[in-house]
Amino acid sequence: MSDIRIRIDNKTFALPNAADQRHHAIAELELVVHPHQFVCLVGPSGCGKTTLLNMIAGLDRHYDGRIDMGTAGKNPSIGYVFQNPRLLPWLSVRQNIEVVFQQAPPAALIDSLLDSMQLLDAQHQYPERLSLGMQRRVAIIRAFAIDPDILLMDEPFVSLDAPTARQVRSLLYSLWLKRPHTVLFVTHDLREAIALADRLIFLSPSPMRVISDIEVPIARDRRHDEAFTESFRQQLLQNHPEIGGLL
Ligand SMILES: Nc1ncnc2c1ncn2[C@@H]1O[C@H](COP(=O)(O)OP(=O)(O)OP(=O)(O)O)[C@@H](O)[C@H]1O
Repeated sequence: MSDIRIRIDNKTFALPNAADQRHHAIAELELVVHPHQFVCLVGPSGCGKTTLLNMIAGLDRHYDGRIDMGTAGKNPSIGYVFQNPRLLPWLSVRQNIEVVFQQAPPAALIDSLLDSMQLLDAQHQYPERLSLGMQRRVAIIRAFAIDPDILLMDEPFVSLDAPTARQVRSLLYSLWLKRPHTVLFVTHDLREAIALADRLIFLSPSPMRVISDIEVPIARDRRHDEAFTESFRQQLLQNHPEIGGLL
């Protein structure tokens, strides 16, 4: 697997009540993502982040540009964690994970992922019995389980209360350290982005383009330390006034 290279020249949407006009969603956006990098995409609401993830996932092919997934022509495998966990209500936690496998599900891997996300005891429960935080953890396991070439995460912790979001974030980060994957993670929350990312990509309002591309130099074993992440956040806002207005 080599770098993922994204170049979107132009992405538009038809406007619902004006057939002759189009919403200009993305323009001249360029991004290179290195293998096993954790990249957070940060931008204002409605700027086009979900649109971009859908294009990378191959769910939307109506654009001018090119996305090279770095898999040398082979179809990339993609894990996608949506804002809504999208669990199947008639399947248990474990079955919701097993369902992504076309052949016999790897029991040892599923046990290990359930354990990492602290869900072993809940594996036979049904989604209606789970808290939203638990449902989000199942969705994360399901995405990791297929060992994807790229993991797309679209605000997976939105609408969780702060302590639950912190807990799930920390479990995700530990899991990713054990099983490094290339991740594109969308968030509005700069603190969350700093706690997770190797790199922060700040995006403009539509037509969306990259405004700043910033490495996060905080050591991995310091990410849980809010004094470190908060001090980096303050420094970032001071040194990059262009991002202040986006958050
Ligand atoms: N299928 C569609 N048809 C028409 N317009 C669309 C469609 N999908 C998205 N848009 C528009 O494109 C823009 C970008 O939407 P998108 O959902 O990608 O933004 P976002 O940055 O993910 O927003 P949020 O952070 O609020 O989730 C918005 O103005 C949205 O209304």
